[in-house]
Amino acid sequence: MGELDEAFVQGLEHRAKLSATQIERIPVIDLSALANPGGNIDNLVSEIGDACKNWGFFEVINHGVPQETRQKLESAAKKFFALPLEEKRKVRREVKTAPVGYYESEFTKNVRDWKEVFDYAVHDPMRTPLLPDPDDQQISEWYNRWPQYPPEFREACEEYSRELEKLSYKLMELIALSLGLPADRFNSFFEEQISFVRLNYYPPCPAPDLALGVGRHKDSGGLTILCDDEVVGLQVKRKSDGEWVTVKGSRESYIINIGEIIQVWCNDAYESVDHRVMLNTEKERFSFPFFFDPGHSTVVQPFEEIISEQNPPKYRPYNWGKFFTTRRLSNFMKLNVDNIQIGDFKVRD
Ligand SMILES: O=C(O)CCC(=O)C(=O)O
Ligand SMILES: [Fe+2]
Repeated sequence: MGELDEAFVQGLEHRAKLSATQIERIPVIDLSALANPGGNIDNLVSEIGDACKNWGFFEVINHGVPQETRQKLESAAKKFFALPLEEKRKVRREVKTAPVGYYESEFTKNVRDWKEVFDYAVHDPMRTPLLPDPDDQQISEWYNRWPQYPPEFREACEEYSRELEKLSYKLMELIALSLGLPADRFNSFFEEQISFVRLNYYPPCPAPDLALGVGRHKDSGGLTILCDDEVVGLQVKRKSDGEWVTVKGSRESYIINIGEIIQVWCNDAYESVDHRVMLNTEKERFSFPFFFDPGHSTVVQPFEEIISEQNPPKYRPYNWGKFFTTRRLSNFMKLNVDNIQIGDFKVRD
């Protein structure tokens, strides 16, 4: 990506401390009990509940996603990002006409990220509002844009998203149970899901003390399942003390984090946690988040079964599609306003 210009430089308080490379363990949850239908999953449900409450981040093992599916995606993604820029730009995202595809100039909170990405929808066409304006009713249908090279790319991506979608439903069921809700309580919101997979490529960076691969943020959707590689990078703002700690999965695990929609649905019983990506001067890094996001027409608000006189709703209802479109447009370019966030819908005392 060449030189590091000013657009990449993080404010002083947001830069990574490169000396803090010790890896912090997040809860590891073994999902093997799910492979045994009718078996007892009470322990699993309570472990998930504790991890969601205390960390908002956890690792899963024995998750049922074939290792080969992951390897195929890793190999295809590496081949794609190694292509010349002109080739990758043939499937470049465009602000008005194509929100999925390749992009090398994303902003998080108005600072440019040191990364390249390729996004694809889990189900296409993906239906989202065209414009953020609350009164505009136009809905766009977005189709995935597949590169010609490597030839196996599309199939590897589609197989990966099919498997990860299955895992997402399993995790959402466990989270619902952990909140005392019926296992299928979340499912209907995902019938017209706008889930997507992002392939992240972080090239080595000449100034990892100044820039980040992804600036601090919370994932705005339902749930994120992250596949990361050998190179460390992910940092999480630890809930217990607000410190930024470095987190790492393994080849056998996926890292899960709660998105802002679950936080609103459960009225802050579980919180979505800030995270960011630290860079280094020598090694490239890849990561593949799967964002499990409900349909655009979902009105997000605390569930009736959860709120009560003692636990009044902490958020006003908002339209997820409009939220998504507003955030999407803000990630394309530097703006003079802050990004939309669930805090904007918080009920003030
Ligand atoms: O690369 C990572 O480890 C995390 C990426 C991430 O947080 C994101 O793309 O939303
Ligand atoms: Fe994220």
